[in-house]
Amino acid sequence: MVSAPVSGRKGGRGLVIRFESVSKKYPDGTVAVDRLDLVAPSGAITVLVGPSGCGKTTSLRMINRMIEPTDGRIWLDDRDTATVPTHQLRRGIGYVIQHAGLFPHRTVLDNITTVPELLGHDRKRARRRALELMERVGLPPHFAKRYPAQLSGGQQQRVGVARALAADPPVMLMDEPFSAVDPVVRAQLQNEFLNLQGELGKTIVFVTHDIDEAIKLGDQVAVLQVGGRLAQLAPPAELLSEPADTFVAGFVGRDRGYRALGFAGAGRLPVRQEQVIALGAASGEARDAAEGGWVLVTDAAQRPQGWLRAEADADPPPSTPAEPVTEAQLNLGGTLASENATLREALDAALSSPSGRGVIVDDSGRLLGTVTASEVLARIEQQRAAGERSTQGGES
Ligand SMILES: Nc1ncnc2c1ncn2[C@@H]1O[C@H](COP(=O)(O)OP(=O)(O)OP(=O)(O)O)[C@@H](O)[C@H]1O
Repeated sequence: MVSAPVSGRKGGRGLVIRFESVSKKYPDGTVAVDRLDLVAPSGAITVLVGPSGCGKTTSLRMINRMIEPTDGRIWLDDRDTATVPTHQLRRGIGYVIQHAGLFPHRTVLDNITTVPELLGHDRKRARRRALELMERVGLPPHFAKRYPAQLSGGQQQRVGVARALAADPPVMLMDEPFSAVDPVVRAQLQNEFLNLQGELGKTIVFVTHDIDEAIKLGDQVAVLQVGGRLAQLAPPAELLSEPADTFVAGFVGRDRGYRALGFAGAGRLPVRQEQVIALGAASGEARDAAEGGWVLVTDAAQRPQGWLRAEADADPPPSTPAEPVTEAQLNLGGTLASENATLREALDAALSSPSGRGVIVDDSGRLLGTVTASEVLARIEQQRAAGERSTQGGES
């Protein structure tokens, strides 16, 4: 199956990177990359993913010629990189690596201004821009005078990203930039990185061995196999729903069917009206409104606050009918799904709700109603049947 070409983000200012039958054989005979054809579109994130030793880093470093290909060409727009002097080539290519690779004896500010100063930019302007970039990547200005060793791993990675952006290159190469930090910081860095890229629209090639990171960040994902062969290049949703072969299916993981739901809009779910009571209302009212032992409690603006167990054997025990419902009595479990939710979010809302009823809210967080897991599953079945009908229709 041929994927629709991935287009760059609106306002993207990057260059197109094109691998044309590129191979790399190391002097000891190891074939790290084997006839790779790949286009990284302008303004988009292309993720290279695959098992250890499959040639991800080698492919990445051939773009800025830290490693020279043994065969094939790599183009930046219409320029063959082999014909561009390396210092000139690298001026337009930011590079971020694991552990940030900062200069240990330079302050954060000096680390960020290194490249612009090497390029002969005005020192004052470079420092002003460095402070701006620090703010963009979430570093307070007083960190400017610190040395890398005085920062946490996550903060060092932020400096690494700011440093790579300092010369405003149209292309960024990122080699496992978020791998050395704990999962919570990692998720934060990923989210901030996506926001930043939403504004900057660089052409990014991003290496990771983590398929979840690839799926979260990539506009398109290239799965490489050991021996440096491209197993599949596709947008994340397609990779999950239509892996090209058993290697890709295995690499993408067993729960890929469930994760693919994260890319499918739930459409207009059959949302049911839910009887609610307001926080502070009399407990007696809660018991009258409860369905299946649970009642949803909202604030005055109809924004859900939590579920109240309204049965006699509830824990904590119910108040007397006249006592008001308080926040302390609420079960806060259960995620909320928005009206534009994906099927995965809607299903998660239903499965995580103590009442079994997933709460759907509008853009301002006001209650629209609830759905059950079986209603979401029915929608999944409907969409699957519609997909099959359109595939059969398309083939006939
Ligand atoms: N300088 C070198 N000389 C010989 N072989 C090398 C050299 N550098 C890398 N290789 C080999 O080339 C293959 C690809 O290495 P590469 O670092 O590109 O893989 P990778 O996918 O980035 O791996 P990892 O996820 O473990 O970092 C591996 O088999 C590696 O051992």
